Order: sequence, then C-alpha cells, then structure tokens
Amino acid sequence: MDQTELKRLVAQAALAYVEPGSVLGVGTGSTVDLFIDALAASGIALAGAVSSSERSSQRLAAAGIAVLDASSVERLGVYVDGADEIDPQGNMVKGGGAALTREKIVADLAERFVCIADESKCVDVLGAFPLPVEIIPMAAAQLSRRFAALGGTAQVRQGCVTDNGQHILDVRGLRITDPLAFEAEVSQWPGVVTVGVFARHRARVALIGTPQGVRTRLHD
Ligand SMILES: O=C(CO)[C@H](O)[C@H](O)COP(=O)(O)O
Repeated sequence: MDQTELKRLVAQAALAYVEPGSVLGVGTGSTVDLFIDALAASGIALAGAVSSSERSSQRLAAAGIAVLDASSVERLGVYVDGADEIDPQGNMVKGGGAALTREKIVADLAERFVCIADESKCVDVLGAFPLPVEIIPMAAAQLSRRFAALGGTAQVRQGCVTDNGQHILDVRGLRITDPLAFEAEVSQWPGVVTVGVFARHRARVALIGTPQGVRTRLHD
C-alpha cells in the first residue's frame, strides 16, 4: 500500500469523529484534502466548517460545505488535521504546508484534535522533520542565531509567503526532547508568529495509517 493509500485510510477513519450537524475544524495538507473528499462523499450534513487555510477553504466550498469565520465560533468539538511528525505522546510538528498559524488558532478552539497521518510520520523524538516557524521577515537573521544556539540550522523557505503575509523559517538539526517547554520558550521570542511544535495543542486522538489498517492511539 503506498503512502497516498495510507492517507486515504485515515481520512476515511476520521469520519467516525465527525458529529452530524456540528461545526467542524478542518486542517490543511494532502491528508486533509483526502479527508474533505471523504467528508463530501459521506453525505454527513454539517452546520459548517472552520478552516485553517485558503487551500482547505476552497476545497470545502467546492464540496458544498459552508466555511465559517473562526471569529463566529466560540468552541468546536473536533479539529481534524494532519502532521509532519507525531511522537508517542501525541506531540506534533506541523507547518510543512505553511499553514501552522491558522492551524494552531483553529486547534485552540477545539475540544479534541484528531490527527490523521500515515505511519511514516511517527517518531520517538520530534526534530527529524525540519521545524517550520512562521516569522516576521525582519527577525529572520536574529531568530536564526537563536536557533543556532540550540544546535539548529535555520533557513528561510524560498518563495513562501503564508496566508498571513509572513515568512517561514525551516530549522534543521533540532532534537526536541521536551516539546511543551520548547514550544513555550520559542513562542516568546520576538519575531516568532507561531512555532510548528504542537504540544499544548497535541493530538488527543491519532489515527495512524499502516499496511495492516488504521491504528487508533488515544492521548488523554
Ligand atoms: O501542518 C501541515 C500543513 O501546514 C500538514 O498537516 C502537514 O504538513 C502534513 O501534510 P500532509 O498531510 O500533506 O502530509
């Protein structure tokens, strides 16, 4: 089974967490694209969706699902999104698709983050995937020096402007052994908009696609 098939499996499995008639939080990426397709085909009627990117908003609208503004919603039951890495506790690295800021905002509205990922995303310690950090462009050099002091090598993602008009730094070579402390620390650095570690908003449910089927992990 190839990676796309594994993504399709978890996309389908996530439908079990969608409450008919609710407003659903929807993330971004190729796995989420497949989830939106599955949702459209399922016939589950939603009150609407709060989306984490222009890309997902367009796909939701094309599927006939109403896209609501995050500010019109006080609370969401479920947020479904993918990840670039997920550790055994449900902490994640996200932002490979540059949507991390809106992803964290929508995740913060939700009671439960349901992560959908193929098994290649599972790691023991976060950091093998280059860590995306959305930044204010003028802070790029000084933030790169801060990451260098932690053993990381930061590079501005060429040609990438986020939905918020900012830039992405990709940081290689980090080993994030305490994701909660790391997220708290880096989030305070001037010029950081959002760090792609999701520890405070970790996955409560992880649906992992394997050739043997979907493995469900609960992280309470
Ligand atoms: O964080 C993300 C986008 O900013 C995605 O969830 C992450 O990059 C995984 O993407 P994919 O489902 O395409 O593997």
